[in-house]
Amino acid sequence: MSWDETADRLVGAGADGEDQAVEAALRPKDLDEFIGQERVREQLSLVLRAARHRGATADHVLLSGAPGLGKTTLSMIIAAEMGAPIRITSGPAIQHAGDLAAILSSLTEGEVLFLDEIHRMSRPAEEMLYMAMEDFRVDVIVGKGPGATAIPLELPPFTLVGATTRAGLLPPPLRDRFGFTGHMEFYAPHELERVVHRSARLLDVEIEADGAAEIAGRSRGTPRIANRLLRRVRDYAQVKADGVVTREIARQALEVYEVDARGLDRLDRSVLDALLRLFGGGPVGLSTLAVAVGEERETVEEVAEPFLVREGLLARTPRGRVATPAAWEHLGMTPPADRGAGQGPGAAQQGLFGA
Ligand SMILES: Nc1ncnc2c1ncn2[C@@H]1O[C@H](COP(=O)(O)OP(=O)(O)OP(=O)(O)O)[C@@H](O)[C@H]1O
Repeated sequence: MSWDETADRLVGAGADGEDQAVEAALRPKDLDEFIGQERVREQLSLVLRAARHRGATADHVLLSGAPGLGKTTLSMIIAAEMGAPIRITSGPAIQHAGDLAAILSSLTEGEVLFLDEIHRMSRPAEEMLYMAMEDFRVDVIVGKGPGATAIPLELPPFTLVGATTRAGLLPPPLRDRFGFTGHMEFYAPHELERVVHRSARLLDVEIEADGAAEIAGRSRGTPRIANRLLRRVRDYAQVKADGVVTREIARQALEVYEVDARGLDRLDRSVLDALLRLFGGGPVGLSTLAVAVGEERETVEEVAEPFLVREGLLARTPRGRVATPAAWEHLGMTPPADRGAGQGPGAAQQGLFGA
């Protein structure tokens, strides 16, 4: 599977072209509409209310969490709650300090600057951001070599909202300059059911409670995936039935799209299948496993494994990848006898199987 195809996965948490258009329509517009993430929502609400009360610009906010959990949505809500405009950019788009200086110097007072994937900004830009965040000032370097001079430029107070999937990758001096850090968790099934119901209402799709539960259960804790599955199930319901999303229709549709009851897709299952059938449950090296499923090493490691690990279906151990008892059960297979007895290689020795 190429990276382009990877991005097309129905259960991938990245946004594709169609997603972006529909996502804009489905985004909650204020904190009350934003489902789940109670702690982040409550803390953020306090931060914003206090700033409004003081008539000040809100503190800089860092949002961390997996793709598709609502970081962009929250940044837009922050701007809306502060009655401020928002500018959206991303770390990879800012390769030179000059790129950042151009953006910062054009901000208006109180504006929210949303910097997605902030951990992927270049080092010189990052250093410029330190001063901008703390002192609302940047030094613009004019000229080159010994003749170069730094011209200080005052900035209007603004709120930086940084988003990252990997808070641990941020250098401490950058992390420390955020007045508030919110960690976004994966959503519980009942929260995703609410997301599905809300989106169905906005998309004018008739859905039964069981249908929403079925979609929520297969959405990997991620609203973006829930919304995408809902749209595919809606297509199926319209073409194959009377347009109403029932549990049965959701099941049939997601079977067509190869998303199983736990939210695993074809790639996830082929990784598990190879691990169990060809390697007796492991341990097996990542490269060998990737060759066995005909995928790039990175695809297996970065696309399939995080969810399999999170679901407790696969363990990454120093000796290689190992299937857990839940993996055998999920694929309806019985582990070899030595697994259960705790004498064989691999998982038994890793303590993954009970005696
Ligand atoms: N709490 C929520 N309630 C309702 N819908 C949500 C919620 N969080 C996210 N969504 C929906 O999920 C979609 C993806 O959200 P968003 O783009 O904000 O995620 P993200 O974390 O910024 O992802 P990425 O890091 O990939 O950019 C949006 O369409 C939004 O409507």
